[in-house]
Amino acid sequence: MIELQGIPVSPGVAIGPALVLDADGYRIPRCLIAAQDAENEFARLGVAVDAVSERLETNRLETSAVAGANTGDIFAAQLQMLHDPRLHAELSRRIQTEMQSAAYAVSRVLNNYATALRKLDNPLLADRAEDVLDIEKQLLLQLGAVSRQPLSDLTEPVIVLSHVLTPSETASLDRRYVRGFCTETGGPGGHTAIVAKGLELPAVVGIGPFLDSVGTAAKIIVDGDRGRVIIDPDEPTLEHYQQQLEQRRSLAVRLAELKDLPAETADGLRIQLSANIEFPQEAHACLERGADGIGLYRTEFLYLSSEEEPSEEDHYEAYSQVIREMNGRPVVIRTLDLGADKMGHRPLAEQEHNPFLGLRSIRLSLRNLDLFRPQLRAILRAAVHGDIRIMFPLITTLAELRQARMLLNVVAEDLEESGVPYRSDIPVGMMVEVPAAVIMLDHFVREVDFFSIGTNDLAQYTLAVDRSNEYVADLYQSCDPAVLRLIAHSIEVADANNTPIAVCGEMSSNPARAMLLIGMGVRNLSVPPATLHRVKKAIRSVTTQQCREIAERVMKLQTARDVDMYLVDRLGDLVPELVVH
Ligand SMILES: C=C(OP(=O)(O)O)C(=O)O
Repeated sequence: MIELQGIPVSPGVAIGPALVLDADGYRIPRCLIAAQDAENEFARLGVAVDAVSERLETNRLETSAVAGANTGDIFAAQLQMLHDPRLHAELSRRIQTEMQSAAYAVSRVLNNYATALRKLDNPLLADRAEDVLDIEKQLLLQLGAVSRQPLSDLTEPVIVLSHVLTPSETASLDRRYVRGFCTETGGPGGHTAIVAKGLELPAVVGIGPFLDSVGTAAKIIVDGDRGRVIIDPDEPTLEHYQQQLEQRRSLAVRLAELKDLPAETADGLRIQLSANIEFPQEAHACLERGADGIGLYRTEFLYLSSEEEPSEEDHYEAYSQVIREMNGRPVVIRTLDLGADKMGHRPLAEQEHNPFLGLRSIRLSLRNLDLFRPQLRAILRAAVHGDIRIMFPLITTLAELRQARMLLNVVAEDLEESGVPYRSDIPVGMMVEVPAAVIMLDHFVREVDFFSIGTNDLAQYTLAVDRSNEYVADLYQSCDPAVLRLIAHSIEVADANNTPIAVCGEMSSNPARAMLLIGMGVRNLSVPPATLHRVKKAIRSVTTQQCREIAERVMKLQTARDVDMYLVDRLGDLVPELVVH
């Protein structure tokens, strides 16, 4: 039995056989070879190395002739890596001693090299990591790894283990068979984590290199609450987790009984409890679980789930589906929040050194009107079917908000002129997720109809911590007092101006933090559908006064750790049923 610790990002427990993926999201045959085949296998690798070497040499010569020796040197460096004696020694050891197939050995060794280079905190060496992965791909191709099978042909339950999973790869996991996943990389606030929660897949990320310790046919336990991953558990551990699964099932059944009851505190304060969705198909589950509306529809996932750029009609169909499903309940559509973290290898994803500070979200939309305009048209058109509100993400300056609003007006005029049915009076709001916007909120408040606090990005930008980076995961805390002060200030400004303010970041999906937010004055929470019942249970178990006392106490604490410890204690006192043991 091997026990690993990572970052818990999506709650729940899953048990099943391992399925190890390579970097491309394909099934990598972790096949062990027979001892008598080891020599042949090693020889096969030699042939592959020669072929790749020849290709690199040709690239070097041709590129040097066209673009100069400096550019050609890129390939010279790759050649050097390919012929590195340490690389050969390691591959030989794996194939000839550990009896790994050449493809598997190549994939593991080169992925480990790339990870080590990325860790060195040196941009030049981090770029080298891409070269290493390039060599890996070329070798795998030569080794016939094209026969790797895509994930779509699963026929039995599995736990996916991978170096990395992008949000779109996560979204395409087959829910019928994938029970949970664990990755070597990834941080607590990444969008992969958000998609995992949306799909209700227990997940642990940022474990560090561990794929090598997974044997063929290993049994895996994923504990998405504690960030624990257990490889080949012993009997008592397996039994303990099987009991946990049972307890969770019965708690879920009990909580589901709250579905038709209002999200109301014990003293009768009604909280608007909505759901966050990424895909139109999720709307049905939100309704089934008694959501008061959709508080955040992350429309960028329309881009991530298809190879094609969505057309205006694609947008329109998706929004109309959600609106019809929600049957009169409010739906907040957030315009594209695309960024390098979400786009993966799509063409729009320019290489940026600091993607989280770069051309993303509303900035990207305002610079790509061919991308933005069809979305705005589709939202205005779909609005005739129900209660839609539009929300702009990552607003940092008033100029951006004004530009976005102006474009919305222009699009409305176009629709009017061409006689297309649309609604012009839809409320316009903005995400509050950049400290600059919080500081200027007294000005923003005059120009929007509502706010929604994105605690995920607000924590990232306040604390200068990349939310998807496992190396600084301990610093990424939405309950850091600095973040809490910004939230408190936002609520104060919104209340003083009678402007509705919601919280749609992950913070609100934690029952104890939801109690804190209510105590701070929030009356509108939006959470992943899977957490609706738990949050409603917390709301119905406490009084407004108890929430206020929690907030008063928390606002005096100095560290995120103190806040978390206090909140866990209070949850234990007030709603013990929700404490995970
Ligand atoms: C809800 C948020 O947006 P996202 O997680 O999609 O960036 C947030 O930042 O809190």
